[in-house]
Amino acid sequence: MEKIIVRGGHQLNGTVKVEGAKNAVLPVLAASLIASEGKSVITEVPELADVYTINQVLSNMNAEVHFDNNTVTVDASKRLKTEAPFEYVRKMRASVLVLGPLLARYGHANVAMPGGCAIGSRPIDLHLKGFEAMGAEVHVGNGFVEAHVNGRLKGAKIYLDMPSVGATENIMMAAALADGKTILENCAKEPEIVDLANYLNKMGAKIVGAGTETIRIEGVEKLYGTEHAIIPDRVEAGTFMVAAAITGGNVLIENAESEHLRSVISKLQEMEVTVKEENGGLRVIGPKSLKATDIKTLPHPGFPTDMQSQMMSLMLCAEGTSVITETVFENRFMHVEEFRRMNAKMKIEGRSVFIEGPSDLQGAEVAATDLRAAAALILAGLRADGYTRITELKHLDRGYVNFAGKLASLGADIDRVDENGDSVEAFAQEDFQEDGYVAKLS
Ligand SMILES: CC(=O)N[C@H]1[C@@H](OP(=O)(O)OP(=O)(O)OC[C@H]2O[C@@H](n3ccc(=O)[nH]c3=O)[C@H](O)[C@@H]2O)O[C@H](CO)[C@@H](O)[C@@H]1O
Ligand SMILES: C=C(OP(=O)(O)O)C(=O)O
Repeated sequence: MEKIIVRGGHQLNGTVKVEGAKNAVLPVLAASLIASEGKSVITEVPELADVYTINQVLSNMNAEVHFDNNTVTVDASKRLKTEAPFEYVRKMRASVLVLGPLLARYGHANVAMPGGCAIGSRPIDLHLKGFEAMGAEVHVGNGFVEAHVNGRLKGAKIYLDMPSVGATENIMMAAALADGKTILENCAKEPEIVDLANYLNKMGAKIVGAGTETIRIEGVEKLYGTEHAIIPDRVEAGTFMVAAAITGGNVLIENAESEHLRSVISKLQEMEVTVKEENGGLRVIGPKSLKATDIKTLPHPGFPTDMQSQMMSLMLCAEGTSVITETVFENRFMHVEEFRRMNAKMKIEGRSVFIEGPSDLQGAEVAATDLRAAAALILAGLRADGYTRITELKHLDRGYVNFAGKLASLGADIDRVDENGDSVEAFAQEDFQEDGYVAKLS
C-alpha cells in the first residue's frame, strides 16, 4: 500500500502552479458527448485519476478519446452507446453527468445509480426531476437510472429545490439540445458552471445567465466539437494557500484566481494570513501566530465545502476556539477521527465542529477518508511534530496532481513510497489504460 510520509516543521517557500480544475473538466468532458460533428479539444486538463475515469466512460461509449500533454481530444461523432456501467460510476460519482448529454442527443440514457459516499448520501433526485420536466420518462431500478424521451426533450421552466452543482450542469447540458426555451431557477453559481456554459456556447449552444441564480437556455438542433481551456482549480489553489499559511511560509500560487476564492481569502485574512495578488497569482504569507475564526460551508459564493477539511487543519494551529459548520453535506466530518490520532482537540456537535487551538499536533499513521481529507491530513503533517504517514491515497489521486512532489518543491520534507518503501512519483496510470482509450503521459 502506498503512503505519503511527511516530517513536520519545514516552512514552505517558492512558487507552485495550479492545474486545471477537476470539477470543471469532468462536466466539460461529459458535455463533449453532445457534439455529433467535429472534435473537441480540451486543454489545461489535469492528470488526475478522475480524468482517466471519465475518459474511460467516454471511450466505453465508443467516443474516440486521446489524452496527451494536458490535452484531451474527444471525437463523439460516431453512434455512441448510451450506457455507463457501475464499475465507473462507483469510482466517480461525476459519471452521472453523462445522463443529460446522452438523453438530449439520443433520447435515451442508462447509467448506474451512484451510491452514497464518505461525505453524505448525495441523491440525484433534482437531476431526474429536471429531465422529467423536459418530458423524459425516468425509471430507477436494478441499480440503474434509465431515462428516455420520444423525439427531443422539451424546454421547460425548472426550479431547483437547492442550488445543486451537478443538477444545474446536467439540466443545462440536456436543455442545450432541447426543443424550445428552458429557464432554470435557483441554480448553482460556481465558477465551474460558468466554464461549462462557456464551452457549450462555443459548441453552438445559446445559454445566458450562468453564474447567476437564473440560467436561460434556448435549445438548438445540433452542437459541434470545439476548443476549450479549463479554468484553474480553485480548491487546489486554496489547499496550497493553507499549506503556505500553516507552515508560516511565503508561497506564490500561480494561476490562482482571486475572484473564485473570495470567501477563502477573506477567512485566511481573518486568521492573520497575508494574501496579495501578484503576477497572475496569489502570494500567501503565513503569520507567526494564527487567529481562530469560524466558517460555515455554503453554495458559491459562500465558503466551499471542498475547503472545509483543509481549513480545519489550519484552525487546529490557531490561537483560540474555531467553529466549522458544514451545511452542504451531512457527513463531511469523517476526518475528525483521523485528526484526533494526531492529538487534535475537537468536539463534534451536530453539524458543527469545535476546534480547540493551538493543538500540539503529533505525527501519526492516519488514513484519508475522502479526497479533501487526504490533503488536509498532509497539511496537518506539515506542522506536526515527527512523522505523519497518510494511507488511502486513492482519494488524493482523484483530485491532486503530484501533491507530494509539489510540496517537496516548496521545501516540505515529504515522500510518497510504495509497499517496499521505494519512492514513487504519483498514482499508477497503467490502471487506467484500456482498449480504445489512448492516454500518454507528457
Ligand atoms: C464533480 C463536482 O463538481 N463535485 C462537486 C459538486 O458535487 P455535486 O454536484 O455532487 O454536489 P451538489 O451541489 O449536487 O450537492 C449539494 C447538496 O445537494 C444535495 N443534492 C444534490 C443533488 C440532488 O439531486 N439532490 C440533492 O439532495 C446533495 O446531497 C448535497 O447535500 O459540488 C459539491 C458542492 O459544492 C462539491 O463538494 C463537489 O466537489
Ligand atoms: C467532493 C468532491 O468531489 P466529487 O463530487 O467528485 O466527489 C471534491 O472535489 O472535494
